[in-house]
Amino acid sequence: MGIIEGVPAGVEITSGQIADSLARRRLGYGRGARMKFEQDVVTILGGVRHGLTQGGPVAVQVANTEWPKWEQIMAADPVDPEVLADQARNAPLTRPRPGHADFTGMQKYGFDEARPVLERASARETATRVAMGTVASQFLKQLGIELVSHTVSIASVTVPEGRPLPVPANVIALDADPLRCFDRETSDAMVAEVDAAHKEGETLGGVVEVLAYGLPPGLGSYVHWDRRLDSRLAAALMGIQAIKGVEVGDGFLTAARRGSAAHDEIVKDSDGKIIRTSNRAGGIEGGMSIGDVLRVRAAMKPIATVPRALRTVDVSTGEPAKAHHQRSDVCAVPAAGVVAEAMVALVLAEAVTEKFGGDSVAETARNIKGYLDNIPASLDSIGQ
Ligand SMILES: Cc1cc2nc3c(=O)[nH]c(=O)nc-3n(C[C@H](O)[C@H](O)[C@H](O)COP(=O)(O)O)c2cc1C
Ligand SMILES: C=C(O[C@@H]1CC(C(=O)O)=C[C@@H](OP(=O)(O)O)[C@H]1O)C(=O)O
Repeated sequence: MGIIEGVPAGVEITSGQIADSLARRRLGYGRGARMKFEQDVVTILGGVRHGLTQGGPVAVQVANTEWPKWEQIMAADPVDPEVLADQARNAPLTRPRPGHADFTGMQKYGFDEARPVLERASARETATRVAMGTVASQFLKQLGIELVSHTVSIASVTVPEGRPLPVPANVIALDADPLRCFDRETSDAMVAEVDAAHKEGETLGGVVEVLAYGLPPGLGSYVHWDRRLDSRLAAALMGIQAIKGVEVGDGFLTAARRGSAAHDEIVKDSDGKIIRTSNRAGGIEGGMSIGDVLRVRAAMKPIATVPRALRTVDVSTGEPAKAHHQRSDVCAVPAAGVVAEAMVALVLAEAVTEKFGGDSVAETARNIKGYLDNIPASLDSIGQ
C-alpha cells in the first residue's frame, strides 16, 4: 500500500489509470513466470472522489492474486508447524544469493534463513512506487509536463549515439516494443541477447533513460545539497533495487571532454529568445531545471538470481553450495524503466509543489504562469 501526501485537489486519476501503469511495469521481454500468473489488483482507498483528488493524501492498495498461496507461510499469527511442514515453498532458504540482500539481511536481523529478507527486499514493492508515480505524472501532465522512459541498453547492446530522443507521442509505440527500446534494430538485437542469456542460464542488466518535457526553469536549488534537483533525482533512481549508477545528461562522457566541448552555449535565436545550442547537461545546471528537456539515466546490474547458480555457503551446514534458485527474471530492465519514470515523476511533482504551491491544480498552474510572466524580458528563454 502507498500513501502520497501533498497532492493538490483536481488531479484527474482513476484506479483504471493506475492499473494501466502497473501493466506497463509488468511488460518487457525477459521477465519471469511470476509476471504471467500474478495480477495486480488496484483499490484507491482514499483521497480521490469521482476521479479527482480532493487535496488530502491519496492512498492506493495494490493486492496480489498470489497471496492465498502464501497466507500461512507469511501469516502474522503462529501457524501449526505440521501445516507448514506440508508446504514445499516454506523450505528454509539457507543458500543466500550473491548480489541480493539475502546474506547481509540475515546477519542484520539475526535470521537463520532468507525468506523474511527476500520478501521485503523484493522489487515487488516497486508496484506501489509506480501506483504513486501515476498520481504524480497525472498532476504534472495537467501542468504541461510529460515524461517518457525507454531502454538504452541491455548488457552491451546499446542504442547508437545520436539517435533522436523519443517524445511523449512515442509512448504507445515504446510500450509495444518488447524491450521498450525506441530503435527497431537495437531492439531486435536486444531480444537476441535476452534469448542467448536465457539459454545459457544467465541474467542481464542494462541502462534506462527518463526524459521530462515541459519543465519550467528554476526547479530545485543551486544552494542546498539535498534540494538540488540532480541530487534528488539521483537518490530516487539509486533507490530502485539493482540500480548501480545514475547519470544526468551526458554524465560520465562529459568528464572526458574539454570544457569547450562539455557545456551548452547560450545564444539568441532568430526570435530573440535565449536558447542553448545543445543539451549535454540533460536539462539541469546548478542543481536547477533549465527549461530544456530533462534527461537522466540509470544503470541496472544483472538479476542476482542467476539460473546457473553462483557459489555460496549453505548457512545451515557451513558447506559450500550453489545459491538458491526457484525462478527469476532473466532481465527486468524495461520494467526498471517504468519504475524510474515513476520515481522521476514523484521527485518532479514534489519540486513543483515546493516552488509553486497551490491547494488545487488550477492554483499551481496560475502560480507557474505568474512566475514565468514575471521573468524579465532580457532573460526570456526556452521553457517559458
Ligand atoms: C523491476 C525489477 C525486477 C527485479 N526482478 C528480480 C528477480 O526476478 N530476481 C532477482 O534476483 N532480482 C530481481 N531484481 C533485483 C533485486 O531486487 C536486486 O538485485 C536486489 O534488491 C539487490 O540489489 P541492490 O544491491 O541494488 O539492493 C529486480 C529488480 C527490479 C527493479
Ligand atoms: C514480483 C515482482 O518482481 C520480483 C522481484 C524479485 C526481486 O528479487 O526483486 C524477484 C522475483 O520474484 P520471485 O523471486 O518471487 O520470483 C520478481 O518476480 C514484481 O516486480 O512484481
